[in-house]
Amino acid sequence: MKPTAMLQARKLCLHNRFEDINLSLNRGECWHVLGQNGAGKSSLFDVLSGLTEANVGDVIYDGRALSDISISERATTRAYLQQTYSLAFSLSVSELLSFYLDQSTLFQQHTTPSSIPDILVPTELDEALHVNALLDRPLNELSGGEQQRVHIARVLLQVWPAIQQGEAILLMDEPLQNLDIAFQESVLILFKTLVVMGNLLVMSVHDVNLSLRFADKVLLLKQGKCQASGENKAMLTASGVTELYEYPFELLQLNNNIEKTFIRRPN
Ligand SMILES: Nc1ncnc2c1ncn2[C@@H]1O[C@H](COP(=O)(O)OP(=O)(O)OP(=O)(O)O)[C@@H](O)[C@H]1O
Repeated sequence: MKPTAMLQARKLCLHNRFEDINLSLNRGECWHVLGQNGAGKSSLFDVLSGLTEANVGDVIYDGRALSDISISERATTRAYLQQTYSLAFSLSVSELLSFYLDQSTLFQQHTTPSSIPDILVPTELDEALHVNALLDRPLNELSGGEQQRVHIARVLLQVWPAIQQGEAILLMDEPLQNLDIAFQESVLILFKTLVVMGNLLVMSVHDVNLSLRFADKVLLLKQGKCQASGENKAMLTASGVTELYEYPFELLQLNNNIEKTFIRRPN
């Protein structure tokens, strides 16, 4: 039987960026990583994805050391959305996505008319990301939010067969950046759907109220150290997030305590 933990970090250190990070992330969980600018979130994502090697410690996927998993095998089960992505040359969205798709399973063929791109993003992705309408546009002519939706589609398509099996590890560094409020919500709902299928999703975010609503568990990263990690409700307290951001938060209870929201504590 497979071990429950899909992704583990043991005593991870990256010099001058973070230290002694220990994590055990299970399949079917949605983790949010929160912390100030420069806290080490992107550096941690780089190491968890295998892009950067830790100075100390191990990253373990499904009981296997990441260093023992080939790059090609990683690419089929682990998606990593980096905070920035730049292309040195011009590509259409469909050309970009075509590099990442599994031809046999991912895109349906479009036949006519010939001016329409010959690929389509699967409906469940397109409903959240509205990428099919952008397929014939040059990537570098899209708005920031449109590009971000394409990049979310790109990394999910890379591991789409694993996602269907509930076997994917989805690492998303600030996936909501540049998205308007409606797209932020539709992406978070899409992520929830993927998590319910058994996939593990780990994302960084700067909005504690979105974490209150959408995270199962959180990692609070403070100056490269784990301030706290665990269940959303236990971790996201006014004192916890005030300490994390050095900003005065108060937690309001709304609708007969059904909903909660953080506000700035009045003076
Ligand atoms: N390539 C690098 N080489 C050396 N130091 C780096 C490098 N990238 C980032 N840093 C430093 O490491 C620290 C952590 O940066 P990181 O990008 O991981 O923070 P972050 O939590 O993702 O911040 P943000 O919320 O601003 O995206 C910062 O002090 C940053 O200046």
